[in-house]
Amino acid sequence: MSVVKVGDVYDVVIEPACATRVSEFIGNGVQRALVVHPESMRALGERVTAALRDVGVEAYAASVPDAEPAKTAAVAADLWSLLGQHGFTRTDVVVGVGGGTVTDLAGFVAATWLRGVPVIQVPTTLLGMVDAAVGGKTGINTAEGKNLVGSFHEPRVVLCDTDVLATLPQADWVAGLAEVVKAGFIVDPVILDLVASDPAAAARADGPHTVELIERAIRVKADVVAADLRESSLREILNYGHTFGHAVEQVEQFTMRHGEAVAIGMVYAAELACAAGVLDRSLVDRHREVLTSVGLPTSYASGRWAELETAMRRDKKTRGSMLRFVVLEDIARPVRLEGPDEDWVRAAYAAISG
Ligand SMILES: NC(=O)c1ccc[n+]([C@@H]2O[C@H](COP(=O)([O-])OP(=O)(O)OC[C@H]3O[C@@H](n4cnc5c(N)ncnc54)[C@H](O)[C@@H]3O)[C@@H](O)[C@H]2O)c1
Ligand SMILES: O=C(O)C(=O)C[C@@H](O)[C@H](O)[C@H](O)COP(=O)(O)O
Ligand SMILES: [Zn+2]
Repeated sequence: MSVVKVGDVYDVVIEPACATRVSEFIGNGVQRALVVHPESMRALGERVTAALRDVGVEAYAASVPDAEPAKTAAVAADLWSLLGQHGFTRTDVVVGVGGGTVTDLAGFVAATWLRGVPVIQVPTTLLGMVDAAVGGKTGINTAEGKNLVGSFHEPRVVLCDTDVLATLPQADWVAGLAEVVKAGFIVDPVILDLVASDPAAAARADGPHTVELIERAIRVKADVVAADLRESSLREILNYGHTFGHAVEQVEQFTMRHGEAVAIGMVYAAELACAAGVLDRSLVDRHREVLTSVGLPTSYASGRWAELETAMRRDKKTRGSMLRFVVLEDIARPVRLEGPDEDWVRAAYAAISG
């Protein structure tokens, strides 16, 4: 078993078959559990529910819509109703079993029920394991944008059961690699070297470096989050590629995979940094090479610049009317670019639209 500590706040456990050992990690005094899962993970959701019942917990499984449609106020309201009907108290728990959409939703419902009950996260996608389930950011989307309603709510524990990755569709594996590569660009260049050494292997869940890539990316996230739980400063680096990426997701009405949008967003950020004169052109090319090598998109031609710009202004890093981006000066040297020149912002869009 490998454990990555998020400071002294909670552990991220990485181990085959750990999902159904949830009762070992649930904590004392829990009488009830709500196990939230998408339909695609019904079997695992029911096995987690059964494992909790085996130790005397009154456990209920709740199926939610697949992917981004799970992250809505209506779905959250249905889960609040279930918690109310079953009399959940502050010593009971919510368990999120699924990809990042489900862990974001389950965390948000736990954060808001009775103003906060514990959540245990059981991510079942690569992206969920290396990023979404770790760090305590929870939330849902609104018509106006991505993750606009949410809360910071740290999980009690994160259980990364690597066995479940065997059934993950290839496109979702590759989408998760975007956040792995992000961790490489912002903090840990060894990740980029591992991917570059054999991109075809990195693009497979059973590749030789899979466990190392997962552990390294989780460590990047855990260390950054532990240093800045509430995103007062340093944590913003985890948002690399997300200012433009979230805008693309919104313009695409949340039908594009988050990881794919973040890949495009990182190339946008690299082009922006280059236009601003802080990043060398060769490192912009490196973004395209690494991302393309594993099958991620690096361009986006929607012709909908005005909508993208409006969406970027709703990014949580924006202050007043000033757009703020995370960009790189070099690999593993992230910095803020505040109030960039309008010409640079448009030039970066032109560069990725081609
Ligand atoms: N809170 C955070 O810090 C944070 C960080 C990164 C991303 N996110 C959020 O995470 C979401 C994206 O997460 P995602 O990429 O995991 O997408 P997702 O939750 O939509 O899962 C992708 C697809 O895989 C299916 N699936 C999940 N596990 C499976 C398995 N083991 N086998 C077969 N199918 C499986 C799901 O049903 C879904 O269709 C976005 O909403 C994003 O905003 C949050
Ligand atoms: O944990 C963080 O902090 C991140 O920014 C990680 C991102 O990968 C993630 O997509 C996050 O949900 C984006 O946060 P938001 O604050 O821009 O909604
Ligand atoms: Zn992300």
